[in-house]
Amino acid sequence: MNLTSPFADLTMTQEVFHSIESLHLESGEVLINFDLAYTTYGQLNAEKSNVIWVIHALTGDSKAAEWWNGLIGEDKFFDPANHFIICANLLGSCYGSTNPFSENPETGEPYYYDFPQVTTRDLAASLERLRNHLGIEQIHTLIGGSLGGQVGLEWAVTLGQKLKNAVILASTPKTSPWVIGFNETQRMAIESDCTWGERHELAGSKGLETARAIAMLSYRHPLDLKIKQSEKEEKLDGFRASSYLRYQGQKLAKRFNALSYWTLSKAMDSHDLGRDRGGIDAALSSIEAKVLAIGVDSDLLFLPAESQYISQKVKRGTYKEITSTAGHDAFLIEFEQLAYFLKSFYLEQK
Ligand SMILES: CC(=O)SCCNC(=O)CCNC(=O)[C@H](O)C(C)(C)COP(=O)(O)OP(=O)(O)OC[C@H]1O[C@@H](n2cnc3c(N)ncnc32)[C@H](O)[C@@H]1OP(=O)(O)O
Ligand SMILES: N[C@@H](CCO)C(=O)O
Repeated sequence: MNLTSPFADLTMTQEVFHSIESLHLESGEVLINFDLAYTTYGQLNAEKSNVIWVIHALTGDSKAAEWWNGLIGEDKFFDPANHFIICANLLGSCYGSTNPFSENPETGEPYYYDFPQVTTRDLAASLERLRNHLGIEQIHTLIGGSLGGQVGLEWAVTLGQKLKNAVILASTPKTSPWVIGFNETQRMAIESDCTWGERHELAGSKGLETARAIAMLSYRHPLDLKIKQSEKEEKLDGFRASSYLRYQGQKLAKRFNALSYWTLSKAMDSHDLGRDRGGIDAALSSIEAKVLAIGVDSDLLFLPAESQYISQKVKRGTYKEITSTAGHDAFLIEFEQLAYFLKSFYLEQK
């Protein structure tokens, strides 16, 4: 199906890949079949050497030219005139791929709370199915931030020589107890919603609002809130920081659901590139691709040292750091710095 994105005025293709082969998950559970919704921009060139594969973060979708509009689009760093850009909605997410509200083929009912646990390795395995389906033999660049970077690292390990470059932003080879702790507080908020346990898409949505508000504090930096949410007058209540967090919670609850959030935050928690591979150093050093790891100086969630570590342990790694007051989410915001880092990374290879 060919569509024109109203946002970026780009021609894009949106498809759903239906895998009829079952996916054996790390948990031991099996997805008998699954769907992955994906979006492409641009055309594969004759040499099939221009594939840019984007992996979205926790609540993103496959329309990468919308949420990464400063990096992908006409005259942007990744221009569909030159690149074949693809992004698939991650398994478990609610933007077209198989998720807790999809039909469980064993029962004929939605999975709801029986949706299996998926890991970043499982998510990478599902993307590998899509790559095979599309006949893509070589990925020029795999790029993803946060959860997308975790899945990207997993996939980079198994892609071997089929991957030339991996760009991993604000991410980590193994989720820290700090991140797991943040995710747990968010799931506690969801659990405390009295509708959690009900079997409909709004179940846990008030809890999800609180979860997003908590998460926002981890995605921003105190200085960012100080700059943007300081009061202009003296007051006792009704603070801007409060309405900002409430607003952000409501904004997410309108476009996401608590079950997908639960599923993907659990995938983030269990991320360990070194599991069954002799540890993270061994796993990182097995990556054949050149790796550009990008940290954010103000990231309080995935610390810049974690990105730096990736660059030090892979065979061919480079580290760059975004300077920003935006915190973790800077990888979704600081386009000029990203484009500059990418340009120098590719130039170094010439
Ligand atoms: C279908 C889909 O949308 S899916 C894909 C889209 N999302 C993704 O891919 C996930 C990744 N993206 C993100 O996480 C975010 O969009 C980011 C990080 C890139 C940017 O976040 P934003 O929320 O736009 O930025 P920021 O933190 O500055 O908040 C601005 C919003 O808060 C509102 N706001 C700011 N201060 C206040 C306040 N004191 N009180 C209430 N609202 C406030 C602004 O009006 C603005 O609202 P808007 O989003 O309706 O325009
Ligand atoms: N802000 C990101 C999560 C942090 O990587 C998202 O909503 O996907």
